[in-house]
Amino acid sequence: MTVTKTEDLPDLLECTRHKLGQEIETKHEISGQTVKYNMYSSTTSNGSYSLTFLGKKVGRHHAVAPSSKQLAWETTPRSACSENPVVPSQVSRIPVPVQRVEDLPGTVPEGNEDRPCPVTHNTHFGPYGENLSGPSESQLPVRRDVQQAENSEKSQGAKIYIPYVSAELCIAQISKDMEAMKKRHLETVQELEENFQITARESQTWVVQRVRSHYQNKLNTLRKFLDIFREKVEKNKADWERKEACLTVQIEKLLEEQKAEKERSKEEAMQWHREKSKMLELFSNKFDVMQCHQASTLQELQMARQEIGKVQEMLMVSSSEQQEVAVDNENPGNKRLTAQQKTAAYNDTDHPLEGAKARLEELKESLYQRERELTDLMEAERGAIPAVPQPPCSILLPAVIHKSHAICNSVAETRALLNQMTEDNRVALNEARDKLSRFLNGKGDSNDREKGKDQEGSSGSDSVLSSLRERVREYEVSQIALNCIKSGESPSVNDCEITELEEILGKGTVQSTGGIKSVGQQLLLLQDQLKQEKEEKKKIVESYTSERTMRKKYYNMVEDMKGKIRVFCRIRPVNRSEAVQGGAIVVNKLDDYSVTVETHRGLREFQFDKVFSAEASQEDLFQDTNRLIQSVIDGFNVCIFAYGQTGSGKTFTMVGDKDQKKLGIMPRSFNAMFDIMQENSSKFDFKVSAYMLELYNDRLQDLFVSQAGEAHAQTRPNSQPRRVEIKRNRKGVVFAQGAETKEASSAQELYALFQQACANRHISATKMNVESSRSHLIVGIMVESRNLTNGSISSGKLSLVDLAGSERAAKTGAKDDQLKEANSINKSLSALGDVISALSAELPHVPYRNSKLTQVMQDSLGGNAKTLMIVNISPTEYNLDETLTSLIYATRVKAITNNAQRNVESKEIAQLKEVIMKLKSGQTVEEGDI
Ligand SMILES: Nc1ncnc2c1ncn2[C@@H]1O[C@H](COP(=O)(O)OP(=O)(O)OP(=O)(O)O)[C@@H](O)[C@H]1O
Repeated sequence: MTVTKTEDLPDLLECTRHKLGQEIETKHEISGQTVKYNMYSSTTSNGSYSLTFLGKKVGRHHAVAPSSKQLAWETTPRSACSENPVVPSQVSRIPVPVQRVEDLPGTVPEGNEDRPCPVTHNTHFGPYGENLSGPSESQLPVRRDVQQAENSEKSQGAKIYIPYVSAELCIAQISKDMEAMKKRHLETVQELEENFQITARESQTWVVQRVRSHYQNKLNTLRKFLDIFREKVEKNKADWERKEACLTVQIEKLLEEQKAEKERSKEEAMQWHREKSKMLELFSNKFDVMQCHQASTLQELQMARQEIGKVQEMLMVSSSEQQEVAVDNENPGNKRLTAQQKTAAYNDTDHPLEGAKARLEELKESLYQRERELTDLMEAERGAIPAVPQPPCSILLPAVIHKSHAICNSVAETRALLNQMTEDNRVALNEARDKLSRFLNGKGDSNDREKGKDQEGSSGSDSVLSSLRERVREYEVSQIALNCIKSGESPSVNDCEITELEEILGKGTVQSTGGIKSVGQQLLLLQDQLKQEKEEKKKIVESYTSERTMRKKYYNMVEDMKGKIRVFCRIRPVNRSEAVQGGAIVVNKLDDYSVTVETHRGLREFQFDKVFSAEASQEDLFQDTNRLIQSVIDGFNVCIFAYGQTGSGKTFTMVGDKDQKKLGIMPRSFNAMFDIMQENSSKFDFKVSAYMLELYNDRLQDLFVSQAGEAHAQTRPNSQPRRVEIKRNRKGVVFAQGAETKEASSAQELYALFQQACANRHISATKMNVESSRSHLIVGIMVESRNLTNGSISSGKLSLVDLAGSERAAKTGAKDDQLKEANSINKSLSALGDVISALSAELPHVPYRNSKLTQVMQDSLGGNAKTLMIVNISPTEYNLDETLTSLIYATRVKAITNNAQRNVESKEIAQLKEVIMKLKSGQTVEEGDI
């Protein structure tokens, strides 16, 4: 028999009269513990029965005579029970009121047939063992007597027996008392509970207030910090800007100076070239004249030679005749006439000889004259041709020297060649110097010897001297240049060269103070200065950029906290067709948060939550997206969508490349989601389901159902065309009614479903993209997580949207069906643009209903979701207009504020919802379900 309530105890006692030996259980109402009572017969020798509960013998009844109806209870004295003491909590469950036997009607003295029960206690025990024997009306009058009975019991050591009738009355009384006691207990308990609830509520409110004020204080402090930081940043920014402006002015000045210097050098070099060509012209003219002179001189010389030959012949003839005359003088007779004739002839021949001699002398003189003329002419030419201005060594720009030096250092052959050149030059220089010194010595001697010699001779030797000096100088300059190249140092000039340089470069251009004398050094100095300034500027720019980056980061964080839509910008690499067209790159990533576009009107800068350059990997992008996946598990609605013109990389970003080697956000999200769920599997129970749709030609299609399957299903009689419609629940969360939802228990399973869906998507080639998406892809993943500790259920939804790209038919070459698709895409995107504009301008009416796309995205744009937009852009000039449009839209999206709330329900609400669902579906609800 099981007794669950205290009020059942009298019944129990009644029952025990008949059902001795049974085990009885009772449950304490408050603690809920169960206590066992054993009622069994201990002996039959005298026909009595014991009453035992809590394993303790607490009473005995006697069956005096089987025929007799009188059964008497005998309770075990408390002292006997205490051998094995009962713990209060156990005692509490059995309030045993016992009355004095004498006071009960029908008490029979010891020895009587009806043996009364000995009464040892007059105590009630409360739920916690306390003495609850309050002022029971039935008991109060007997207290004194009980005392007396106890005393007499003590004195007699005899047991008192209660006749059954009295026991029955006693039991009735007990039950009454117990009733009253129970009532009191319940009241106390209720009171306690109420007190407890009030205290708990108060303490909870107090704690909440404390926590709130604590965080409010913290927030205020943080705000103050932020303000201070902002002020600091502003101040720093202003400082840096001022410094930057100063430096820019300085740099500009230096650049101008450098430019002017370069111009002057250029001018000088040009002047030098002009002079040189003029000189060359003059020289060649004079050379021509000299050649003519020389030719005529040679002619005359030939003539003179011929004449000398004639004279010599004549001389030969005259000498032979003289010999004949001498022979004739030895034979005088017939030789007189002949002698006379010969003398005459001799006399005749003597005259021409002298003439010839004179002629010879004449020729000689003329030759000398010619030679002198020629020499004079040559000397005059040499003197008249001004020395071609040698480029001053300082004009050898340090940069050239450094470059040559670097080449020499790195190329061994060049080094060897340079050494060879230096050696050759050194030998040539020594020779030239020797020649010069020899000439100078010789000239000194001849000057000593031929002092007062004529001016002509002196001027000739001067010109030779100057040419020798010039040669020496040439070799010296070469030597300096070669040494400079070897050492890598800049050439320097001496004082006299400074004046020379100043003549060339203009007064004041060459400084001679402070040891700075060469233009090269000056240039070097300027370059060093410029380098320093540049480095300083770089540092300033770097620190300014980092400050700006930090500022933007914190700004974005604040915006994020406000619930603003986050926008990432991704620049795609230049593709093959753009490279073939040679399109210039006009889009550049300025820093992690800014992108610049070179428009026809100048440079435009756009700010986003993050900017990814063409080099950024899929992993880089996902790193910053990962956080949102945790939010889905936590019970938020999250939407990630890619926006941009056709071929800008939306599908690449969301889905990945064709070979699925560079996975996009979608497959990565699946993995991340299941990874997080795996980590939390001990605390939560997760359920993942998904639907995948495409919006093609303004019609929503379930991608889990292939077109062929759909067509086949519709051939069946009475088949209804499947319609997917966009609905919103009470919380404003969008769901696709009519779309098949499939459950997935792993990332692989979900990915397989995704691939199955992608296979059904509309894709075709256009001029802009070989795999152009002709529809918007919408993937919805619902995650339900049940908290195993408190039973609460949170449900998050991840919407992944790969929009089709806006396109111009002229560029994509779309015709027929493709043109229709393009029109539908552009129409839906234009509706999306209208929604974005309305939301960013905070207009009272937002035209969500204008397109199915905007309906699908209603909760993601200005609704209950955390939203991330990735704007994909092309980097080249060819797509400049589309890029600008995309960036302007993305900037507007950044201004939209969402109101994301966690979708969580307590265990009870979840249970009730389940019941409602069951009822709705016609299932039976059991009592245990509620
Ligand atoms: N960041 C990137 N790195 C490497 N390749 C890229 C990148 N972005 C895009 N691509 C390549 O550019 C081509 C076009 O990209 P994608 O198909 O993703 O463009 P889309 O914006 O989805 O175009 P549509 O709107 O026409 O579908 C693809 O071959 C893709 O692999």
